[in-house]
Amino acid sequence: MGVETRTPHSTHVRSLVVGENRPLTVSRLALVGLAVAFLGLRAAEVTIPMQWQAGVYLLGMVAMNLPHGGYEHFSNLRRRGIAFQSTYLALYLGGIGAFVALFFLSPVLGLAVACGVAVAKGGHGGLHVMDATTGTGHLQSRVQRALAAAVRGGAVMVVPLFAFPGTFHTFSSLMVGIFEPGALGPYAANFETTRLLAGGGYALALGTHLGLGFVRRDGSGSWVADAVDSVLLAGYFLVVPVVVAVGLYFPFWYSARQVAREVEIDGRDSRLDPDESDETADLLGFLDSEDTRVVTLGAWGVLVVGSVATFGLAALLYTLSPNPLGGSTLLVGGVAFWSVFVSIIALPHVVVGSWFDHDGGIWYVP
Ligand SMILES: CC1=C(/C=C/C(C)=C/C=C/C(C)=C/C=O)C(C)(C)CCC1
Repeated sequence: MGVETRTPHSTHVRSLVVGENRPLTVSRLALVGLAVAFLGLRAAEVTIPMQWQAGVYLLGMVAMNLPHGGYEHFSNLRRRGIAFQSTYLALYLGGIGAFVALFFLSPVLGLAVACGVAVAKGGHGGLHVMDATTGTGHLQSRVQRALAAAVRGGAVMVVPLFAFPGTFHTFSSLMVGIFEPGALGPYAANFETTRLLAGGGYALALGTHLGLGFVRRDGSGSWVADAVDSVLLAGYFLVVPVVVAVGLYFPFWYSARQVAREVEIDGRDSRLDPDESDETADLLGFLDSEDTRVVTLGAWGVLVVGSVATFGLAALLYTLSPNPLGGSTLLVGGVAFWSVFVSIIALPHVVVGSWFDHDGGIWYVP
């Protein structure tokens, strides 16, 4: 079935190389640089201790990725009216509550959903970035768009499951062990089969996606940009050790690319046009003040409230969990705990912040 596709509005092949949209170029260079550096380390037979890898993950995911997640909601909720803002917040908190309950009731299912959230966020987030930046003229059906999202998102979890099975299994056990130590045990026997099926399935999906896109390319350069990014993502997760790879992917690829999307839609964001808002009451109305001090301090206040709420939720989960660090050290157990927590807050990020919010959403493209 055909769907509306967006045509690019700049010379995409040029932007691929010299970077008309700087954040887009920065994200590509960051991944290439990291992949080359880790290939070099591997050639020199240097291994990075897991404690260090865990430190890098926490730096990337807590200090760098989290503030961008907060900003995404902040920017999305501006000028949307109090009724919408309240519903959004209520659904968001409901989503968090439901996912916490799932982890307590069935930690293995919780782990599967957590991995699915990372795939959905990277995949669908990436698709919208493409819509806004390099274009998606070569994606001419819903199936192709779904495949594009699956390939981009799948790189984040499926490729590392194939490439780093030992680490993947260790951290999966730790994450499940936060709620029920040993609960992953019965599934261990099928791990190698799952790994091979997942790796083979991913390679097939990537090949099909690239092939279909090539056949339907529209001369705009969008297929080239998509192919380069898809292969780059798969290669990055194939060579960079999974904990470092995931920890740096979210700030240096996901967040940087959402900035790239915003750069493209800047000034064309009809969602933020006060004349189109049918409601005057707005929880964030003070951000439209004429006084720049009110705007600056108001923005700071919103981010502080968001930060306190987020870390408060993390502290609550830590307190409620029977085994918050999965029985491991502070840094390694911290990676497991943070991965569970960030997935819990990222589920409504995707479901409420994007899928419920058809007209706007965190990945808005006009
Ligand atoms: C299973 C597994 C992992 C899971 C990470 C997850 C599930 C991260 C989710 C991140 C999200 C949702 C970020 C949103 O901004 C690790 C720690 C990489 C180690 C390897 C095994």
